[in-house]
Amino acid sequence: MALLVKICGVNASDSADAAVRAGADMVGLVFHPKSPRHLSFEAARSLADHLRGRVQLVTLIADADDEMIAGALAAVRPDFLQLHGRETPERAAALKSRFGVQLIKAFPIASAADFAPVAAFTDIADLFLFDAKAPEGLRPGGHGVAFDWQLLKGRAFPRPWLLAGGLSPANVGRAVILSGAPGVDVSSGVETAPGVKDTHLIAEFLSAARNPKLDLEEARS
Ligand SMILES: O=C(O)c1ccccc1NCC(=O)[C@H](O)[C@H](O)COP(=O)(O)O
Repeated sequence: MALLVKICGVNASDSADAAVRAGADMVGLVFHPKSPRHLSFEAARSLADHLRGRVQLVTLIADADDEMIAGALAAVRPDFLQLHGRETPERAAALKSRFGVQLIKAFPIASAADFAPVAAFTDIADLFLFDAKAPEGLRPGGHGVAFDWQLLKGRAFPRPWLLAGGLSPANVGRAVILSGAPGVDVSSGVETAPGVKDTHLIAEFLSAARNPKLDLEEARS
């Protein structure tokens, strides 16, 4: 099966079009006031209408209240709601039941122990996303920080999953091979400045992700 690719934090129609042209499966729209990728409901509605039917849409929130979530869902009418904060299984289940939307649950990973909470989301989340832990005190994602991909090697999960955190056109091929990921997610690795996506980097990322290579020395070891 082709590698799933999600381009996250899209906030302009040129990068949205570049993601579709390059063959991305999903585009994420971020609702987090502290993020350089945060969208107003109005801007999100217009971007989502521009993209609808061309790619799967993801509304991303982190520990948001119901009012914010309802507004973000009404604006985007997404295929998935991504929970990128400290949402418990109970909170996730309540959101799924109230809003009737498929869920992506993000898990911050720094060591093998960080996979422990995943099992409790088996019947609630439709997709898992494994991201690096954010630097202390900062928003929970989009920092360009990677974790040790080898932590994923050989693990089986009851849901499809995406690898995230510090991916870029330069390292995504290696990350896919070392982690065995069925899908990848990127934000700052296809930007020239925080919140500024680059259409060429998006195309390069898709190409590198779908044609993964190791360098010669690594392939021999
Ligand atoms: O992107 C943000 O600004 C953001 C803000 C608040 C919560 C989550 C956020 N991003 C989550 C993502 O899905 C990113 O794509 C993921 O963390 C990877 O980011 P990066 O390392 O920059 O590729």
